[in-house]
Amino acid sequence: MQLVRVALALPLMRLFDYLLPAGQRRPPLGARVRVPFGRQQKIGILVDFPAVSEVEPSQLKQLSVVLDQQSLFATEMWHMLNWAAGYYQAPLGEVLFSALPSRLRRGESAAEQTKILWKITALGRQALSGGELSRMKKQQEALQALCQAPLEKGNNTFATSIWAKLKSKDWVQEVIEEADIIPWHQSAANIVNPGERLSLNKQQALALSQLIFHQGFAAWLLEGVTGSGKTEIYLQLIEETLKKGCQVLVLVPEIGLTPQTLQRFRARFSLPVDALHSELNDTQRLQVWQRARSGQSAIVIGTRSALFTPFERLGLIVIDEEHDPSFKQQEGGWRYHARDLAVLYAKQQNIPVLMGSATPSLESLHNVARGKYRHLVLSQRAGSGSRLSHQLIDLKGRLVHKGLSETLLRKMGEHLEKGNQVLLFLNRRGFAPVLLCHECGWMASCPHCDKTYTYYHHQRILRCHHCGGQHRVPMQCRDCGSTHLITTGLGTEQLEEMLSSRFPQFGITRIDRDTTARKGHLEQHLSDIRQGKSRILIGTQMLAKGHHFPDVTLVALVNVDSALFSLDFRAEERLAQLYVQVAGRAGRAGKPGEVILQTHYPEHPLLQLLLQQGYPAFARQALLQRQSMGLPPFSAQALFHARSRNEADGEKMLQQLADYFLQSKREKNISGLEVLGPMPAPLAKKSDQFRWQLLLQHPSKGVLQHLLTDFQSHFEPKFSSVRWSLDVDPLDLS
Ligand SMILES: Nc1ncnc2c1ncn2[C@@H]1O[C@H](COP(=O)(O)OP(=O)(O)OP(=O)(O)O)[C@@H](O)[C@H]1O
Ligand SMILES: [Zn+2]
Repeated sequence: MQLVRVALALPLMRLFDYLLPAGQRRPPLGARVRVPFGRQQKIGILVDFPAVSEVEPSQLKQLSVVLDQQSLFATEMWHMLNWAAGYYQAPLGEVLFSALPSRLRRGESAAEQTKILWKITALGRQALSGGELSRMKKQQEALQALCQAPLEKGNNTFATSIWAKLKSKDWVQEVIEEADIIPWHQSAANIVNPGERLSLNKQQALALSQLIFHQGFAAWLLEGVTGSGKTEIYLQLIEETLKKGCQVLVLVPEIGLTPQTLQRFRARFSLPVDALHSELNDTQRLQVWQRARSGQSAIVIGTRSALFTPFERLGLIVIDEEHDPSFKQQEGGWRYHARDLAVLYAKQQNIPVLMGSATPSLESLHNVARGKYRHLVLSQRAGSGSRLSHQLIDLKGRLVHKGLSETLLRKMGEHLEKGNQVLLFLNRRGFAPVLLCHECGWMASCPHCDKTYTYYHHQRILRCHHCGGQHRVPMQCRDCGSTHLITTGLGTEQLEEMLSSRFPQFGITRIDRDTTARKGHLEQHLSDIRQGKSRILIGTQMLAKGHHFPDVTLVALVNVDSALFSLDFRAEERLAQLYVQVAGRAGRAGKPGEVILQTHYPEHPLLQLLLQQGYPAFARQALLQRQSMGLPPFSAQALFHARSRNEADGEKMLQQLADYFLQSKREKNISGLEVLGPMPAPLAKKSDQFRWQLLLQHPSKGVLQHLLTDFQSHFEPKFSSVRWSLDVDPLDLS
C-alpha cells in the first residue's frame, strides 16, 4: 500500500502519515487531500511519499479523498515555502496553508468557476424610466447599477433579498458569463497608455538602462532620495517586462494608505492590474489568485502575503519601501520576511528583484557592501521637486504652546499665508498619553496591561492602545481621592484642537488610526488635502508614507525625543528613516520645502549627523557601530516569546530553554553563542498575559539555524499554561 505524508494546518512541527486507497492513482505533491483526524475530517497538503512510517501499519488510516489532480504550488513556490518552513522554524502545514486563499484552505475548488451575472431586462429598463421605483430605493439603485454593467451574482453590494424581489418581477435575469481566459499577452496590443510616461532624467535613465541591460537574476537596491522618481523607474522597468510577455509582482508596505500609487499603476498600463488589499472578500482573493495563475493578470500589487500569489509567468518582483518593517510578519506561527523570501524566490526563477527606498535598511546596505545586492543611486529629486532646508529647534527653556514653539507657530503662519500646506507629524494619537493626579502623581493605567491609558477628550474616555480596553474618565484620583486630575503629554487630538483655535481660518485634517477607522474616511481626508480644503495636516506614521501632496511646503516633527533614548538597538535606524520619509513630504512640486524638527536634545549625535550629512552618512556610521557591537546584520538573532496568565510560568519555561541552549553550547563547543534572558518583554504585561523573552545571537546564521533545528527535534517544553513562539531574524523586540 502506498504511504502518503500530509501537512495539516496545525501549530505542530510534525507531519501525518496516511494510506492511499488501493487502486488510486498517486496524486502530485502539493495537492490537497481530505483526511480523517480524530473524529473530524481535515484538509491537508500532500508533502511526501515516505517508504516507511513511524506509525504502526495497523494504526494507519486511509486518506478520504484527493481534492486536486494538480499541485496547487508551482515548483519554485514549493521550494521556497519548504525552505522557509525550515529557516523560520515553522510548521510546514501552517506555512503551506497560509500561502493559499482562505477558500482553498477550506477545501473549495481551485478551478475557475464560470460566473453568473445579473443583467437588467427590457422590463427592468421600462420600470426604471417609468418612475415606478421611487419608493423602492435599493431596487432602483440596483437597476441603475446594472445599466452601467452587469453584476456578479453573490459578489456585489446589494442584498440577496433585493435580487429576489427584482427577479420575481422579471426586471433582472441571470446570465452565465462566457469564459474568457485569454491571457493578456496574447491579446494586448498596447501596453501603456500614451501620454502617461515621463521622460527620465539622466540619473533615472542610467539606472533604468542598467536594469534593462542585465539578464536573469539580480537583486537591485534602488536608493533614491524622496521624490527622486523611483516609482517612474519601476513603471518603465515593468513596461519592459510586460513587453516580453511576463507578469509582474509589486510588493508595497500598506496598500490602503496610498491609493494614489495604485491609481498611478492603473493609469499607466492598459492591462489588468490586480490589487490584493484588506477590503477584498474571500471570493475576490481567490479570483486574483486564479487570474494571476492562469496568466490573466499582468500586474499584481499587494502587501507582504501577495508574495505567495502564483503566476503563470513571473518576470519581475518590485519591492517598494524595502526598509519597511511591515514586510516582516510579526505575529503567529511563521514570522517570515517577505523581502528576504522574495530575493530567494527571484533567484530560483532567475528573474530580477528591484527593491527601492529613500532610506534602505541597514541589512540591505550591508548586502550591497557584501556584493549580494547591486546598488543604484538617485541623489536628486526629479522633475520640479526642490532641495529641502532643515532646521532644528531647541525646545530647552523656550516658551512652548501645547508642544509647539513660537518659532514653529510663526513659520506655520508664514507658509499658510502664502497659500501653502503645512504638515505636522506626531506619532501619538488621542488627546494625551497620560492622565495623572496633580496631588499625588497617580496615573490612570490599564489594569490588563500595566501601561497608562490614553485620554480622549472629545469622547471623554480612557483607552488602552495595547489591548483596546476602555474606561470612563474617573472624577477622582484612585489613591488619594483628589479631584485635581490633569493630562500630560501631547497627542494628535489635542494638537488639532489647539491649532484650530490658533488658525481658525484654515481647514485642518487629522490622519491617524482614530480618524480613519471607518471605511472611506481615509480617502475623504486625502481628497480634502488634495483639493486644498484643508491646509494644516496633522498625522501619525500613516501620513508619513509615500504620499505626494504638491502644496506641502513645511513639514514639522513635533516630538520624536523618546526615540533618541530607546533601548531597542534599531530605534536610531527607525528614527532616521522616519525623519527622512516625513521630511520627504515637503517641497515635492516646484515650491521650496522646509523641515523643522523640535527637540530638547539638538546636540544629539544622531540628529546632528542626519541633518548635516543625510541618511547615507548616518547609515554608514550606524553599520560601523553595529559591526563593533556584533549586532545584526553582523550577527543572526532568534527570539523566543512566551506568554502566560501566571506571572512565573513564562519565565520558567524560557529558563528551561536557556539552560538547554547553554548546555548545547558547552557540549558542542559553540563559541560566540549568546543566550540573553529570560527577561521581561518591553511590554511586560498585555491583555492580562505576562510576556517574557529569550534572545539567541550568533555571528553565523548557519550555526544558529542548526541549533534551532536541533532544538525543535529534541526539546518539548512542558508548560501547558504557556504559549510560546519563535521569531527568526526578529525586527521587533517588543
Ligand atoms: N523624469 C521625470 N520628469 C519629471 N517629473 C518626474 C520624473 N520622474 C518623476 N517625476 C515626478 O516627481 C515626483 C516624484 O516621483 P516619484 O513618486 O516617482 O518619486 P519616488 O522616488 O517614488 O518618491 P517617494 O520615495 O518620496 O515616494 C512625481 O510627481 C513624479 O511625477
Ligand atoms: Zn490594556
